Formats: sequence, C-alpha cells, structure tokens
Amino acid sequence: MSRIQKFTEFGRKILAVGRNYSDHAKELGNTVPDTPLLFLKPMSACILEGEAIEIPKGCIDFQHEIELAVIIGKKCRQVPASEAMSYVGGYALALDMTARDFQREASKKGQPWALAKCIDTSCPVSQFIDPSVISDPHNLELVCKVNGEIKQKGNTKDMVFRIPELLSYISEYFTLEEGDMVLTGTPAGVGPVVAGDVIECSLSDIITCKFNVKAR
Ligand SMILES: CC(=O)CC(=O)C(=O)O
Ligand SMILES: [Mg+2]
Repeated sequence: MSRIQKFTEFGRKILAVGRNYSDHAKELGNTVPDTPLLFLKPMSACILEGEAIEIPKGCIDFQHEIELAVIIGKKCRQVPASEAMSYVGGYALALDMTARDFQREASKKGQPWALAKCIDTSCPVSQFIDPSVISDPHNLELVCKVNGEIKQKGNTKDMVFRIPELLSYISEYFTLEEGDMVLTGTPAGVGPVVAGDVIECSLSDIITCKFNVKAR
C-alpha cells in the first residue's frame, strides 16, 4: 500500500512513545503511564546506515534504546483502533538515542526532553520493511548489541499499548501522514555508549542494522 521504500520518502514527523514496556519503566524507576506517553523527534534526528551516531556536546550518559518503528502508509486522523492497522505502510528498526543525563536534569526541573531526545543523529533507522514480511508485529524479537555484547533483548508482545491502540490514540491529536514514523518504545537493558562503540540491532530474523558511535 505504501509507496515508501527509502529514507528520502519518509514523512515529516516522528511520534515516539515512552515507557511502553513495563520492564524498561521499572529499570528507570518510572511507573507505566495510564495513557501513552508521547514526545516528538524531528526528522533532522534521523540517520541511515553508513552515517554515525554523534554524542552531543556535554553529554556523559548517551544511551541506546532499540524500538520497533511503524511507518504510516496513508493519512490517518481520528481512526478507531479496529481500523488502525490498515494505516500501517511498513516497519523499520530504530534507535531512540537518549542523552540520559540531560533527560534526568530536564525531568528534575520539569522541563521538556528536547535536548535529551531530539538532537541530531538521535534517531538511526534501518531500511524500510514491507508489512507483507511481518505476519505479527506483536511477536517480534528486538535485540540490541554493543560491541557484540547483547544489551537489550525484548519482544514486541510485551508492549503495554499495542500498535492499534497507539495509532488510534495518537491520531486523535496529531494527523499522521504518509511516511511519518511512530517509535513504539523500548524494552529493558538501555545503557550508555561511548565514542568508538558499534551498535548492532536486529528484528527477529527480518532485518539488522549497524551504527558506529563517535564524538560530535
Ligand atoms: C524514559 C524514556 O526515555 C522513555 C522512552 O523513550 C522509552 O522508549 O521508554
Ligand atoms: Mg524511547
């Protein structure tokens, strides 16, 4: 259904969901929200394989968060959960790179997460995955390795809010357009990376992607 096959055809915005896996909420000492916790990432945060993840200036705790990205296939506004999957045009693997020290500081002061989550290179994305190759998006293994060592190993079956609920909730407030992305949250195991590290991600046996980390 979607024409989107490559990064240049992606849309204009990224909606990201936080604390959508209870094991991750727990590891950071957070509770699971009653309704999806949303934030935006700009398209300028996106990079593709071959480009490096850059640690932002002043950050000493830059962390990986592997996430399933849902790519929107057609304009989606106020859709019921029962119809939401028909708006999915594809999937990708993504990293919601997070300056955790900046986030902690912002949260303490009641400030937004822009500097923690929205900075350049903070959204590495894999190649586009056609939805026809994914029979059940709620049973996919997410694995993130740093320098060959497994750091995150989760399954999309453990999402608190599933894709239909997320798209219905989000589209009540934001019109989603073709190529927009929804990052569906990260499972437990997030942790820091430093310059010189290599992050490798996989989604079941469907796709892998690899990114080098460097200082800005
Ligand atoms: C606390 C967070 O950074 C939330 C988030 O992004 C997640 O995936 O969960
Ligand atoms: Mg995240």
